Amino acid sequence: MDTLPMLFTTAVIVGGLYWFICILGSPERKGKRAIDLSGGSIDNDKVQDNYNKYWSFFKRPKEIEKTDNVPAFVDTFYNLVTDIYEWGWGQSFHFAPSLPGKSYLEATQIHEETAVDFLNVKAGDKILDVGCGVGGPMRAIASHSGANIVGITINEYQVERARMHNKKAGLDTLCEVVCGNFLEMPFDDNSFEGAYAMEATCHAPKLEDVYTEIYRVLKPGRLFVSYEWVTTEFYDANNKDHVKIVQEVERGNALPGLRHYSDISKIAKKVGFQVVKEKDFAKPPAGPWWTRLKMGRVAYWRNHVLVVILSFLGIAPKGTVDVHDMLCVTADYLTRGGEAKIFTPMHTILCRKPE
Ligand SMILES: C=C(CC[C@@H](C)[C@H]1CC[C@H]2C3=CC[C@H]4[C@H](C)[C@@H](O)CC[C@]4(C)[C@H]3CC[C@]12C)C(C)C
Ligand SMILES: C[S@@+](CC[C@H](N)C(=O)[O-])C[C@H]1O[C@@H](n2cnc3c(N)ncnc32)[C@H](O)[C@@H]1O
Repeated sequence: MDTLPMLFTTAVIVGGLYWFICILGSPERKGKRAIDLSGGSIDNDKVQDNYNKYWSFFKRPKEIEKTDNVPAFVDTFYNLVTDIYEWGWGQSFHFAPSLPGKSYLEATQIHEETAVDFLNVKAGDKILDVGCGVGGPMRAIASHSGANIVGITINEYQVERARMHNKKAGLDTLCEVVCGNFLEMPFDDNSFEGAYAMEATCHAPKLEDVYTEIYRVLKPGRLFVSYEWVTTEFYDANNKDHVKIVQEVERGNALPGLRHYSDISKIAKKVGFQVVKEKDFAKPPAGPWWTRLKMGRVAYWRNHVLVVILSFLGIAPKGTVDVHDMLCVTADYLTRGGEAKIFTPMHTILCRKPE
């Protein structure tokens, strides 16, 4: 081949690859690019083993039920998925009701601000973020309220990411992140003016254990709000399709077992909280939360191709394709759960610790 056509062909291929990887595969919000996908705190050569280990938990359900094993299993899960979440979803690892005329990112921010508005927070108050991820909600809430937010997550890699984002956003004076287990929090009794948990306490093997801890660290008279993942009144434990959907939602999201919506307030009361309000934000007039997952189908295919190429080239760790495939399946079952109305990720409970 002549030099000129060869140079032209090479330029087209390189340009095409650059466009496919860096432009088409760009993150929802600044943060992660496809070429930076990693296994969190896990060494690249151990990602595949850890994925197999994660999956094997579900072959031994008795092991998941052992409370002591759950935080480590959840930690492994977040090492595997955190970069893919940030790349394909953004810095807030939760759902939001879709709102007419608002983008998904705007709706997400509104859902976050709604939570803190429930808490009657004022600037300077110290607020706890239970299971803070990489801190998307914490930053939105700190900017919205002027409160000081302390987030806790079990995953060291998320702590690193959250601190980096806080600094970059100029919010590191208001937002602090601690690595720890929300079942045994390293905080003093009666030390927070408010607390919120966004789609995080669903990872607790026993909800009462995490609610007891939140109750302990909250000041008397103060409020706690949580967005809970639960099955709804339409879930039928004798319906095979329902059971399958719930099982797949649990497997793809590191859940030790979904709870029924009616258990939440009973548990809150049992640990001493007064229940101020309970509401499922997925119910009308709210638009369906799962449309964002459905809209992503073409993007999933593109992401799949991208992940296969990056793994093949040794840029993404071996095992990334399996993790990504697991998430594609999860997205499908979450959508089915939403459409069948048997599952909601936004059953909201607002509680007060009595004076
Ligand atoms: C609260 C939890 C997480 C909720 C959501 C943030 C995530 C649940 C399923 C995830 C995703 C599914 C499909 C992925 C897609 C295949 C990939 O290409 C890009 C990322 C996804 C869209 C990913 C993003 C995050 C979720 C929507 C649980 C864990 C309690
Ligand atoms: C789905 S993410 C939600 C993150 C964040 N609330 C958001 O909306 O972006 C769940 C979070 O709970 C944290 N988590 C789960 N189990 C935990 C535990 N036992 N202790 C501390 N954090 C935990 C995870 O590490 C993760 O950060």
